[in-house]
Amino acid sequence: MSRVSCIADIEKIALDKLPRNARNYYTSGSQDMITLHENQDSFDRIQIRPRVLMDVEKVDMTVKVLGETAASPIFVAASALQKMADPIGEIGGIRGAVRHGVVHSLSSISTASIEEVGDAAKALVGTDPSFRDMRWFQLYIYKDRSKTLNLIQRATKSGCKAIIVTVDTPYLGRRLPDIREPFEMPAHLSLANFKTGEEKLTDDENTDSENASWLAKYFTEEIDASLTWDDVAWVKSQTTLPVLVKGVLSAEDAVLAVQNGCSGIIVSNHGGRQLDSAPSTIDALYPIAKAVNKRIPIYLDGGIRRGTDVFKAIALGADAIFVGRPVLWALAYDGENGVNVMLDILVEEFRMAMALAGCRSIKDINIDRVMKSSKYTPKL
Ligand SMILES: Cc1cc2nc3c(=O)[nH]c(=O)nc-3n(C[C@H](O)[C@H](O)[C@H](O)COP(=O)(O)O)c2cc1C
Ligand SMILES: CCCCCCC(=O)C(=O)O
Repeated sequence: MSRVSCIADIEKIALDKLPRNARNYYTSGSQDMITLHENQDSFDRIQIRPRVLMDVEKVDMTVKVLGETAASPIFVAASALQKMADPIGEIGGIRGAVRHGVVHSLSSISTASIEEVGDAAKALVGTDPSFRDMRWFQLYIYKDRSKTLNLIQRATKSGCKAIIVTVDTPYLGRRLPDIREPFEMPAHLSLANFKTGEEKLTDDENTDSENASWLAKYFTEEIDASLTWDDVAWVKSQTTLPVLVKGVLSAEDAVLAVQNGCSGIIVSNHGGRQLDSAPSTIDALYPIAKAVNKRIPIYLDGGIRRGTDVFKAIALGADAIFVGRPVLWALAYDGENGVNVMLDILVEEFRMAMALAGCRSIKDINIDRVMKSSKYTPKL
């Protein structure tokens, strides 16, 4: 296995190894991928203002998360169909997250089931005192509410600590690679949270998919596009777990999340896969943080590829961040070991960013530690 020293190294190897079908699905953003690119580019426009002589011999990266302590603020995002990257799929991600003492979120559309992922976490968690089982479940609200309720109940029963309702996907964004080259679900894989045959995995209409991918059709048929805050209230009424909403990009919606009793928000544009031309998440973050004013935790995902990105997100108001594609690249690079390597790199980069910026603990990272780079100031 080639040595890797940063997430970009892992990505490069992964892209060479992944079959075309999986690579298209994982890499794509919607339409012209403006938001996808902005997610990473926006981080480069922010500089870190270091303070010196701050005694950074010891750096404490721990963060409080819904009443528990995570070892670092670098969490694993929910992404679908992970066994297309490596046969271990979501099990590799949960094992990496447990070992690193951080939150793992599981997609509704996973290729390992809620129970399999739960069992993998439970088998590992007692084996080392630093390991943590912090599983959150990402919920898509199906038109069929009994299907949705079944997911909520199984996530609760298996020991998940929170439900994340994804609210930015009434329809699947237009991802041109999936339209141009129809996505094919590998025959040996299934949507593991649903009974065999319950989910339609082959597409009789693949041949006429000039205008919508099979994935998009699945979404249009199955997922409820009529959601409002009443449906978030319905999810809350069905579980005792904290409920977070994922896909918030405006201060107005963040305030509504507070008013509707959400336990947190995830500032996300779905990795640039939904509304193209939506703002990058790091640009959307600060106004949201000001409006929320610490009433509920704020998490962020989208474009995080370096420890310095994590630092910038926390400085601008995030309590922690999630990584999406880096988990997929890591699985393709080297399965479960790849996830461990990827998280090790990000944690070490973040520790170094904190130390070199003069921050001994997460609470030292604040808005005074970042500034806009003049090099990137747009000329209007
Ligand atoms: C291949 C892929 C599948 C995804 N599947 C889901 C999903 O099932 N549910 C969801 O809420 N978000 C999903 N996402 C979005 C991620 O949770 C996350 O918001 C995004 O990947 C973060 O951006 P990043 O990839 O730049 O880190 C997916 C993202 C990718 C790349
Ligand atoms: C099998 C149906 C489509 C899964 C879509 C998951 C997702 O959110 C994504 O961004 O892709």
